[in-house]
Amino acid sequence: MSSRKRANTPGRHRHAKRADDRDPVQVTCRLRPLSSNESEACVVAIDEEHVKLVPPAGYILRNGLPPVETTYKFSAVFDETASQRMVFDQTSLDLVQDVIKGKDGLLFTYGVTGSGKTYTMTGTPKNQKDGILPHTLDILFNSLLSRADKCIFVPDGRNGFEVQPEGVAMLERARLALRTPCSKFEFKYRIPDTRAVRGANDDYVYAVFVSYIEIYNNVAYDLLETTPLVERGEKPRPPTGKGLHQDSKGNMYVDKVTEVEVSSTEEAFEQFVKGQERRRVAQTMLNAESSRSHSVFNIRLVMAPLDASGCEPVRDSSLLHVSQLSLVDLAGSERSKRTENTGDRLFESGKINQSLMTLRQCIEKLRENQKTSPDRAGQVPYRDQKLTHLFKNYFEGQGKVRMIVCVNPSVTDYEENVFVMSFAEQAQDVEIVRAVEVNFGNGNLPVSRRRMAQWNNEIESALRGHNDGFPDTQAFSVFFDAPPPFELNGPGDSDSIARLRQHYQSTYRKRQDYGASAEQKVTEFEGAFRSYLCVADTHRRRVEEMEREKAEVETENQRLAAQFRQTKRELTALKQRVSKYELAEQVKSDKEEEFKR
Ligand SMILES: Nc1ncnc2c1ncn2[C@@H]1O[C@H](COP(=O)(O)OP(=O)(O)OP(=O)(O)O)[C@@H](O)[C@H]1O
Repeated sequence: MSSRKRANTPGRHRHAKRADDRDPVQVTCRLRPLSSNESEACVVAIDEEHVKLVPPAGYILRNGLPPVETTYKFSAVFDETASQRMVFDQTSLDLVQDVIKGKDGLLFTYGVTGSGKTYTMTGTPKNQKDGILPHTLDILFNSLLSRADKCIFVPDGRNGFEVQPEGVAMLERARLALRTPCSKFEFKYRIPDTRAVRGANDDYVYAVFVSYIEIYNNVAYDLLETTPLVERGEKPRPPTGKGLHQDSKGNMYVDKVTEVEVSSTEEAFEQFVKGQERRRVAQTMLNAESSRSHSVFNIRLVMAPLDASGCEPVRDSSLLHVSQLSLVDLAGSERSKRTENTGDRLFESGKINQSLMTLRQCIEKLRENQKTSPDRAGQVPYRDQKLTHLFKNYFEGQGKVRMIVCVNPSVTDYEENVFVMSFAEQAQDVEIVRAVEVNFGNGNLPVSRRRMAQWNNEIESALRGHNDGFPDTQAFSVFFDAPPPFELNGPGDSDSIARLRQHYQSTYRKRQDYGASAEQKVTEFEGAFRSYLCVADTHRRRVEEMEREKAEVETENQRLAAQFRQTKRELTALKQRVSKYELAEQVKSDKEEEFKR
């Protein structure tokens, strides 16, 4: 029997009663497959929520004792077989819906260098392995019902947006149209996610802005800054650091950061690729390494209500609503002892560890503060590092905070993984105030302004005579002849009286006939309309039924997939036991043979 004891997850019992308006930081754990030169694993997924950290054979703690096996519980555990889409669906899909509904969200990947953080966040779109970012962009753009023309909204430099006059916006659009489109190599073989989520308001128009920031050695850099690094043969200039500021609502932002308006996944990803390129160039100049910096890709959604015409956004910046989703790829947490870093690399490691350490301290303080009364709460050291300072709003404000702990299960990462897991574990105890539903309101109209405007247009064009269903006044004249002149030649002019009587009697009959046929038509129309409504209602019910069935099938599928994975794990464990017994059996029979001889 194994001499290792199995310890319970530390801290799981610590959950105090949760306030109704708060949600914990949701932490999920993803294991990447071992690479070809790695054979032994120290992290094993037990089921959908538990993961086990097994110390490598012979590993001894500083106190001279062997460490114990530890089981950790997370919101979800994805083993090596989990697909990119599965990870996205369970960790980020609702964040996209939230941002469309006007709520903020923060998602970060955390783990040791080479544990799969970038693979999870970005993936490799050209190999159809889209990570969270391309899926997020696809679904966001598929779900926005109506988008504002470009250049109507512009960043005001103070973390807000302004509305530009249409003339200026038009000039800007013309200037943009002249721009040479970038090559879309990354997207050449990509299969986009065609799904959409509900939540976009029909009475609003939307504009999407992206920014891309790198935090390296505790300095923030703008990766989308347009100033060319090399201008007409000039010596390349190193990137300049940016300060952090607080806006009028108390939100932190990077000063004068470039925010680019994008209208498709391709355009947004083009900016991401540009940022990556700039990151590489900047890193060469700063003598840095990509995994040594934190990167923050921000997606901001600007929403403006439509004016009374139902066609144009109101030109009033005070009525704009802005929501934000930050996707953060943290630098790898690593101990310099293992990497044998020296010089610049050692300095970087120190800075990374400091920022991740401050993140840990913030989480620790937040947990402590939650347990004490507000007047005794200690100060959370956000300001100590740019990374935590920038995240302050997410922890102090409203919205969701998510963390994906990426793990390379190889035994070589055991020691780091102990730190990673314990930090991830603590993070789950922090609770964030749930974002309240944003009241978009549409002035008490039973339908959206846009729909109302469409109806008005249809009715107007019908009344103009463009629609056969709406006869105009001229059309009525064909039913009635012009009356004879109303003139009598004298008291005995019985002919004229007879003509007039005949005319009005015939008009009266025609009117009665027309009324009867109109009534008949109305009855027929009502009948047809009722049966149309009936059919539409039947279809609607059928669609609802099918949606219910689809949801049930999906749930069942997920259950079966989970069962399948569990069975697979059990089978692997059984196979390992069988081969162990076979080996023992073989050794025994070899010994017997030897003994006999
Ligand atoms: N779930 C996975 N399935 C297949 N390959 C993976 C998976 N996760 C990571 N990899 C591969 O492992 C390697 C390291 O992954 P990645 O670069 O994402 O690590 P990282 O944590 O971002 O590293 P760094 O901290 O250095 O940036 C890459 O080649 C990546 O393609």
